[in-house]
This record gives sequence, structure tokens and C-alpha cells, in this order.
Amino acid sequence: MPEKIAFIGAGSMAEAIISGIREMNVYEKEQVWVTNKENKERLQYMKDRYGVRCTAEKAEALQDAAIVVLATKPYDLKDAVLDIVPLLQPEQLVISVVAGISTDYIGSLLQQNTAIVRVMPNTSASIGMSATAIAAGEFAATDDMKKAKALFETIGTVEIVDEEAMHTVTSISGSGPAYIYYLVEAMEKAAVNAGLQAEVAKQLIAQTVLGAGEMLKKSGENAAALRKKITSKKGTTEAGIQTLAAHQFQQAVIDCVDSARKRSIELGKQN
Ligand SMILES: NC(=O)C1=CN([C@@H]2O[C@H](COP(=O)(O)OP(=O)(O)OC[C@H]3O[C@@H](n4cnc5c(N)ncnc54)[C@H](O)[C@@H]3O)[C@@H](O)[C@H]2O)C=CC1
Ligand SMILES: O=C(O)[C@@H]1CCC=N1
Repeated sequence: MPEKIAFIGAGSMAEAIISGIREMNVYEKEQVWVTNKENKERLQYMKDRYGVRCTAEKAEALQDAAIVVLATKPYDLKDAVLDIVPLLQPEQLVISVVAGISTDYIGSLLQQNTAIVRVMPNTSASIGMSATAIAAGEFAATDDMKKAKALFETIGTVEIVDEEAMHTVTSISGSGPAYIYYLVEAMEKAAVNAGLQAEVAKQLIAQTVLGAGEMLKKSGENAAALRKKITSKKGTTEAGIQTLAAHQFQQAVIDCVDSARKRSIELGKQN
């Protein structure tokens, strides 16, 4: 990836992507430019931590960038995009990681046939482990999709989906790591309450999550089959799962994903 890439927004997601692409040596630090709304300390942090170029001037960030990544919160997107309308060059590819917001909406603000690719990564991008989905906007050509796919493949896996699927994707893999962390928090509390050392619990749980993820990917068996193999008749797992079932655990997760998906749809309508 020889060219310059500019990030509009310097928050958690921009940092996760930047951390990932720097870790994987996709871009030299001089090729990565970052700008934000007003937080100079945050830009200084990004500069100190990753060595990337930081500027308060969008014009400087965008100049000669091959890719412009929109990474603001949904409610800040309009202002951020309107700022770059006079700066954007026709050949620049716009990648939006903003939840809920359609490429049509962004395109309508840009008022030109800009190539826009909508992307939903997750924060595991920072260690090259994102589960990313990408969708083509109306004016995104095959080459633009190839470019976006190649970029995000450097920091994890990439699935190509239709843009309509992005709300669901966001509720599954965009927000997904947070659901897992929430579960882990509860397991850590339970372990410590039962007297296990916090550090020991942390290590056992992290390895358990990692191992379960690898099993899902590599064993060739589905989640239900893997679960059944652990669940001995009248054993410990059965006792635990029965309690989860009594608390409607699966329904709670289904409702959780549904709430996140609905929220993504609402975010798209707010603009
Ligand atoms: N955090 C996550 O796990 C994920 C977040 N996303 C999406 O990424 C986007 C960013 O999320 P976070 O990084 O978590 O938010 P954040 O709040 O940490 O960062 C937002 C950044 O946007 C900047 N910003 C706001 N208005 C601006 C403007 N007018 N011009 C330039 N910069 C401006 C802020 O200064 C800040 O640096 C959101 O739209 C979110 O939906 C997508 C996937 C996962
Ligand atoms: O919570 C959010 O809105 C963002 C989108 C996906 C993950 N975080």
C-alpha cells in the first residue's frame, strides 16, 4: 500500500485501524495522516504512540491521500463530511466506518459521484484480528472494493456484503467484541467471588475465549456440537447451562443483537 491514507476522526476505531496497519507494516508512519474535531492532546497521543502525521487542518490531511477514512461518531459525520466537500478530489476513495450511515447519505453530502465503501470493522483490528464486512456504495468500482478489501485484510478477515446487511453486521461483529467482554467481566467476577486469584482467572478466561474461537474456526464443527461435547450428563457444564437457560440467556442475546441492529437503523435515520 504505497500511498497516503487520511483519517477523519482520531477515536477508538481510527486508533484500532492505525495500530493494526502500523503493526502489520502496511503503511509507513509518514503515510498515515490523522485529523479530528478539536482535541489536540488526542492528536499528540496518536503522534507519540504511532508516529503518524497529525494535523488540525483537514486540507493538509486530505492532500494527495489515496484513501480518506471517515471515523467520526454518526452524529458528527455530517459536519465532518461537509468540511471535506471542497477538499476531496475525484480520484480519492472514501471509506466510512461509521455505524448506521448509508453511502447514499454520505454521497448526497459530497454532491459528486464519489467512490464510497462502507466498512464495519471491530476493535480487534488493533491486533490484526478484526472481523470486517465491507459493502460497495453506488459509485464504488470493483477496483475500489479490491482496495478496501486488501486494506482491511491486513488487519483481519473481510466479508463482502450488500449494504442492506450492514445494520445486522454492525450488531454482530461491530459490537460483538463488547458482548464477549461483558460475558468475560461476569466470569471474572464469579471466579474472584469463588476465591480464585484475579490474575489467574483473567488468564484462564482469556485463553478459554481464544480456544473456543479457534475451535469454531478450525474444528469443522458448529457451536451447538462443540457445546454438546463439553456437556457431560449430570456434569458441571449441564448444571451451568441449565442456569443460563433458566435466565433465558439465548433469548437475551437474541434481543441484544436485535436492539443493536435497531439502533444502527435509527442512527442512519437521524441524519
Ligand atoms: N468503537 C468501535 O468498536 C467501532 C466503532 N465504529 C464506528 O467508528 C466511528 C468512530 O467510533 P469511535 O472511534 O468509537 O468514536 P470516538 O468518539 O472515539 O472518535 C470519534 C472521533 O471523531 C472526531 N470528530 C468528531 N467530529 C469531527 C469533525 N467534524 N471533523 C473531524 N473529526 C471529528 C472526534 O474528534 C474523535 O476523534 C463511529 O461511527 C462508530 O460507529 C465501527 C466499528 C467498531
Ligand atoms: O457502539 C457503536 O455504535 C459502535 C458501532 C459498532 C461498535 N461500536
